[in-house]
Amino acid sequence: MHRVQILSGHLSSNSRVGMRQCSASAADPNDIVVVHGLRTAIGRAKRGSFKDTTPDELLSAVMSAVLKDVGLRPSLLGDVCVGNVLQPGAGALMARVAHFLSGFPESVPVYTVNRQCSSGLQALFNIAGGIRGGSYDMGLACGVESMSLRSPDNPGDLSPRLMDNEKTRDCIIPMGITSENVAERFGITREAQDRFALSSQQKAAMAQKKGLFEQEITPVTTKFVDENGTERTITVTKDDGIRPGTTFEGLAKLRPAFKETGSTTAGNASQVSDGAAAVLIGRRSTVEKLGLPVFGVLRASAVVGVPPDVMGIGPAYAIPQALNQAGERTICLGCNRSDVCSSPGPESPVVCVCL
Ligand SMILES: CC(=O)SCCNC(=O)CCNC(=O)[C@H](O)C(C)(C)COP(=O)(O)OP(=O)(O)OC[C@H]1O[C@@H](n2cnc3c(N)ncnc32)[C@H](O)[C@@H]1OP(=O)(O)O
Repeated sequence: MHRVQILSGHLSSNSRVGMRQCSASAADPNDIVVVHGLRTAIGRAKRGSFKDTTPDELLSAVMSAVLKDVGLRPSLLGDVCVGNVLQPGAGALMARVAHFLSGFPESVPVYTVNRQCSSGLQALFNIAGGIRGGSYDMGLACGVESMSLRSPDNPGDLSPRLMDNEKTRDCIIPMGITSENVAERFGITREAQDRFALSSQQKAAMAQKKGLFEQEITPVTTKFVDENGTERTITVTKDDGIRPGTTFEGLAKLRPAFKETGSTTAGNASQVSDGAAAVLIGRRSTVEKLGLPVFGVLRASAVVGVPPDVMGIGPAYAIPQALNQAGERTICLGCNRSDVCSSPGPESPVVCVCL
């Protein structure tokens, strides 16, 4: 109960900046604290709002908006790390271009990191590691992907022995088939997937209707070429993929997308998307000296390798490891309601999950 009280103290609502002020009493000046974070709306790849927007523009929109919201000069950043999977060429060019488009000085370094679907999260923990190691006090962690303008199709040059080894062969299985493998291996029925998809759509639609996403989405003004080939300027403020009219019956009618006898459909798969996000973090003592808000505290992180043919199960192994590292301390996975927080037992840390 005590830990739940500490947690709910982290979650009192306020303005957009620092809307969840962290008031944990056991504050350490070396805590790595989250100051502010923003994302673009999430666009539907190839057909959605950002189909004609380059990733450097998406990234620049969030990089500049986060610093502008809190009034921090970019020159005070010790490092910027950008998670990105589909990196053309030598990787970091897109991030450095975004960096200059945002008006950041050249003295602030930037680099990219690729840990597949968790690249943005890895960027956050890389920046936290730099602060913890004493290299700098403030840093910006970002993630960006344009699935519209980049292609995952070319795997590059790989060993001719690729197909001789079961594990290396599994590394080139398409994501949709890994979803089918997880469903088969863990007995997740089509009905269970459709029910989860329905509940996810309903929660997203409710949050959108209530304007809850407005706190985290920065509007992006960009070009959009319509079906007649006419270029228009649009300002994107809302996620494309939310379908408030979704019903269980409608989902049940959709055909499997990857395998004749499969259960993954366009309605229960994760959408192929375009978007970007940025999070400003820093050492608590510096953040407080600069008069910046404290949104939360980063306590622990963990990465765990899993078989490539069921790669989607990664979080089920990494989350318990992160909780073990955190021990008795609180981990908040991004929720703004204390009534969904639970204390699993006296030996476990409090986990606050965004439902
Ligand atoms: C950064 C990243 O994005 S990486 C992660 C990307 N995710 C993956 O790779 C996971 C695998 N997912 C996929 O490959 C794709 O989502 C696919 C192939 C399953 C489906 O892709 P798309 O065909 O583009 O899906 P799309 O959203 O356009 O839906 C197709 C149709 O399904 C139907 N449909 C989709 N969602 C619903 C729903 N909730 N209710 C009812 N019908 C629906 C609609 O008829 C829709 O057509 P419409 O948009 O014209 O109405």
